Amino acid sequence: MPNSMPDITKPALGINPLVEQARAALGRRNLIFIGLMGAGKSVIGRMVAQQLSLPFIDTDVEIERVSRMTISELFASYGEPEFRALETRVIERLLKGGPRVISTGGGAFINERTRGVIKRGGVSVWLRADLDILWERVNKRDHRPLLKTENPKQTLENLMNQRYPIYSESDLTVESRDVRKEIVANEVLAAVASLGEGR
Ligand SMILES: Nc1ncnc2c1ncn2[C@@H]1O[C@H](COP(=O)(O)OP(=O)(O)O)[C@@H](O)[C@H]1O
Ligand SMILES: O=C(O)C1=C[C@@H](OP(=O)(O)O)[C@@H](O)[C@H](O)C1
Ligand SMILES: [Mg+2]
Repeated sequence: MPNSMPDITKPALGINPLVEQARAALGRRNLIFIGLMGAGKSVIGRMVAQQLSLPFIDTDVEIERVSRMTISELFASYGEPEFRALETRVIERLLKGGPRVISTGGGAFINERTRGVIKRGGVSVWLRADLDILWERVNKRDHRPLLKTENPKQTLENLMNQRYPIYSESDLTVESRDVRKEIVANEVLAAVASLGEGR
């Protein structure tokens, strides 16, 4: 073989075998991130989409685009019920156009109708995190209307107590710990890849 020809029998440096396995296990299905505010749905979702070479959409960004308002403005002007109705419609539409990686807002899976749509629309992955980790991440920013309370850490804890039993209905769970984002993204790939085992 001439020197200039690459040896395709050897994997190139940097190729992650989990990517191929996860892609095969996912097939034509959407991958949907769920979990509480600060879990890393938006950040990790984008990284995983890039690795899987799938389009990425954050539902909050899409809601802001179609409404031409920020999430805070939507809550303030129309209230949470209207926001949830819009969220359901946006997620329903996005799931139909897949396969995609979709990061939802923390309340999406809690809404019964949206939860049904997500369950039917692809593979859901819950990014689970402990209170102190979530708090550390969310308290640096103030764009989350549900946390504009007297004691936002307590609010977050209340939401954890209400929501974790429901998030646990997801297809997959990955712990979003205090480690590099690449590690969490890789664990998501491994979890998706595990769906294909024994097929
Ligand atoms: N290991 C990690 N995994 C996920 N997010 C992390 C991690 N370390 C720091 N962060 C940060 O946490 C913040 C919250 O992430 P974000 O994706 O907005 O969460 P969500 O969409 O679930 O509310 C971001 O600023 C992100 O960079
Ligand atoms: O938990 C919630 O109900 C919400 C989470 C937010 O998204 P993130 O989870 O991406 O912060 C956003 O959708 C809105 O502020 C409501
Ligand atoms: Mg987000």
